Amino acid sequence: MEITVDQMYNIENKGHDMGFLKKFMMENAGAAAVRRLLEKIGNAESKNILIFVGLGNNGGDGLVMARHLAGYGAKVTVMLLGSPDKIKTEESNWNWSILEKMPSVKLMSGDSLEFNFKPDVIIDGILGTGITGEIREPYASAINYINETDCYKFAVDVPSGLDPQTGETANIFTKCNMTVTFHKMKEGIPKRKDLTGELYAEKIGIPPEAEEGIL
Ligand SMILES: NC(=O)C1=CN([C@@H]2O[C@H](COP(=O)(O)OP(=O)(O)OC[C@H]3O[C@@H](n4cnc5c(N)ncnc54)[C@H](O)[C@@H]3O)[C@@H](O)[C@H]2O)[C@@H](O)CC1
Ligand SMILES: [K+]
Repeated sequence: MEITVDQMYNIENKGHDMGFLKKFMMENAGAAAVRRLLEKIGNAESKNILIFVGLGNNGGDGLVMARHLAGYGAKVTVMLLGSPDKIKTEESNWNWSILEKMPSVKLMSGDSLEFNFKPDVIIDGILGTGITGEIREPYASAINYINETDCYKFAVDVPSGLDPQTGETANIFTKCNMTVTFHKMKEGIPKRKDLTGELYAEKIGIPPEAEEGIL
């Protein structure tokens, strides 16, 4: 069953109000995404994984993935596209502050796209269901960088620049090898399998009762 982006936000909010907090959803989302990625690439040990994260909760999922992948022995670099004090949500801030205590993960922030390694995998946690309008900087340059780099590309929830409701694209968008979306498929995503690559919808622990009155 496919759902709308509005329904997803309503289910998320209702689950949160039931006590299944958004930070738990984010944790499960990041963990489920890492499981799918590892199924594909096999051993993460010593792989160079570059994770682009935006300032919203799509980025937060990417921050969770960074912590899990470090646990699997990957060499993880996180590029936060903006200033850490501009991270928008409590749950993303919480995950950033954990990474600040983890020397096993290299943290970068701002708008630089200079990396002193060649990534084996890029994770696109730039934009998800919160996308509006044409892509602004520094996200636009990061999306171009991803598209110009030859490696395996993994989209968190939706390839950035693809509208998960309509299936329409903004001026710039990522083209990925795998996309893992959360809870249930959003209507617009499967319309662009050419951008999502292999596509999965993973449960993230939201109680089915959170759907009551919404679906
Ligand atoms: N809905 C849910 O149940 C869950 C959502 N999660 C994640 O949260 C994401 C949604 O998070 P948010 O609502 O914070 O939204 P996003 O993280 O998609 O991004 C919203 C932010 O990006 C900026 N932005 C929007 N359009 C832009 C554009 N065209 N150019 C540049 N910047 C732009 C806005 O300033 C906004 O703050 C989902 O895609 C998913 O990855 C997960 O944490 C798990 C639970
Ligand atoms: K994304």
